[in-house]
Amino acid sequence: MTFGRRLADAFDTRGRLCVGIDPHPGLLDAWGLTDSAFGLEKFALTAAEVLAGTVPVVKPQSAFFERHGSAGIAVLERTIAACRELGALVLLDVKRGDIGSTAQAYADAYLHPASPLAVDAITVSPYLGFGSVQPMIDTALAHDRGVFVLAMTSNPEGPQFQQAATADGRTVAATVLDEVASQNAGAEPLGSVGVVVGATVPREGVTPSFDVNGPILVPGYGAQGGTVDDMRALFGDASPWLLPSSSREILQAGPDREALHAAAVRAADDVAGLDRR
Ligand SMILES: O=C(O)c1cc(=O)[nH]c(=O)n1[C@@H]1O[C@H](COP(=O)(O)O)[C@@H](O)[C@H]1O
Repeated sequence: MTFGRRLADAFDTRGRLCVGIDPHPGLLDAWGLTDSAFGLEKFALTAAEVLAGTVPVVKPQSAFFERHGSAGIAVLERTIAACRELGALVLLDVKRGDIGSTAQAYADAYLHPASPLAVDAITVSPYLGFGSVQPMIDTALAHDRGVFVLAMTSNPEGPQFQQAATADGRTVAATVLDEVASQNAGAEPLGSVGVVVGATVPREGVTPSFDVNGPILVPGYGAQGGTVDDMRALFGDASPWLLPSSSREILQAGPDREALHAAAVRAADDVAGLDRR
């Protein structure tokens, strides 16, 4: 079954919230844990156990595992397994992008079923040119997995390049959105190639078409200040498949399991009000 269809099913049964597992050193400390592979494991597996049975998508942030070296990657493997065991789709946030031949190696690492780090989907960066991410898209589709392509990121520096005009007059971000729409053309109920558009992106200027027939991951919701009203204003009715994502805002409710669960339920209820179709 395609990633797009699996995601649509997950929306039906679990709603539309993505929770990020971002084990920041400050959060480890707030949870009474050491900034070590041991603390990381306790944090990530607790978050997985509490959240992955409830939300449709869990998004571990690879960087916070990588900073603990090979022991951290081992924890990432166990976290991915735990989330999948509990029925969540795993979107690994690695933002990969490189020349095509190297992009294929990243695809093998994260999107080939034989890899120990295989996940349901990854984030990819098209800023070496959209064609450079094609090996990751092709590998994902060949194995019923997905990719989320960065289009308009939530950080304040994003517009400098992403909103710049290209030779044909479209912005760089609009070009990315159009390319993704072509990849998803004709797919039902939606394509397996998503985009990333931050809840915090400025709305002034020309708003591109978000009609990509694929999921739109919306980080920046929660700790970075983005709200459901911001999403309504940005996307209107154009996009049915919004997947708002929140990490710190929810994780800071731990380590108490009930409080952590309650924080996720609050956020899920908040985003449930967004129009579906
Ligand atoms: O791809 C992402 O998820 C992402 C894209 C983006 O534009 N902005 C953004 O914040 N993210 C990631 O989403 C997470 C946001 O975390 P919080 O701000 O704690 O909710 C981090 O892991 C970021 O790396």
